[in-house]
Amino acid sequence: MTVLTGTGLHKRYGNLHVLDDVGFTAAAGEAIGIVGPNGAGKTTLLNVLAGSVTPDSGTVRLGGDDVTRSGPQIRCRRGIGRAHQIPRPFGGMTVLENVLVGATYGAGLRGRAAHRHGIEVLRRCELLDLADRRAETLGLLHRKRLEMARAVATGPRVLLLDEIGAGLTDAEAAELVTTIRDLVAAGITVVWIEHIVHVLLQVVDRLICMDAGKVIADGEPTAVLRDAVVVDAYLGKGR
Ligand SMILES: Nc1ncnc2c1ncn2[C@@H]1O[C@H](COP(=O)(O)OP(=O)(O)OP(=O)(O)O)[C@@H](O)[C@H]1O
Repeated sequence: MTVLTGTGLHKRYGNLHVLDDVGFTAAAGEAIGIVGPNGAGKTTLLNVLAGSVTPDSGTVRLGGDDVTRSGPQIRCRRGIGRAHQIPRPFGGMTVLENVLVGATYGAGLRGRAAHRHGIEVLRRCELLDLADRRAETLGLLHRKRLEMARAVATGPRVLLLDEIGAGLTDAEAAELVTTIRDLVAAGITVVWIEHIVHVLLQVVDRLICMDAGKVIADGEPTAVLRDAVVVDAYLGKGR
């Protein structure tokens, strides 16, 4: 069953054709990686799927409904969660309070139900021990975890992750892999932009490669990485 679809997506900034007839589908429970050189249009695609950028043309469908003109808050309530590349927690709030924002405004929970849900999300995202810590005191790994936990707290069908591994050590990224795998196993569809390909490959069952606003490959990860067009555009001819 398809949960999220983008069809014929175009986005221009001035003369720059950032999305050039991009098509995208995600089936329920899939884990999809998106790779490509800097400036390929990956984050713009995520923005268009999440609703923070409106495409010039094309449609986005969530579970069959056209959400192209719906803003990010509406899409969030309807099941698209998003973790940004640079985590921006509410610094003066505790870790639990941050997650409760997602539970309240995204999942529509109140009172004890929101609290119970928030605790469960912190457990799944391995932040329970830090529930009462002020978010501004967290190190990068825990900030990344909190960025993801806030999105998970909204109760997403689809979780969009933008370079969640960036800036982490290999050991830290490996810890995140375990958490993301658990989310996929729990039935959440994950769409993950990441430059650290070996980390991505531990989670995803499909890989999309973008270059200059176009999808240049989409399929089984090892096949995509061997594709001559992908090697040329992204991995370098020397490999
Ligand atoms: N709001 C904007 N206004 C003008 N240009 C933009 C805007 N957003 C993105 N761009 C440009 O569009 C191109 C694609 O950007 P995007 O962030 O989608 O690429 P990316 O593949 O995610 O790159 P990276 O891997 O470096 O994050 C870049 O050249 C970027 O400078």
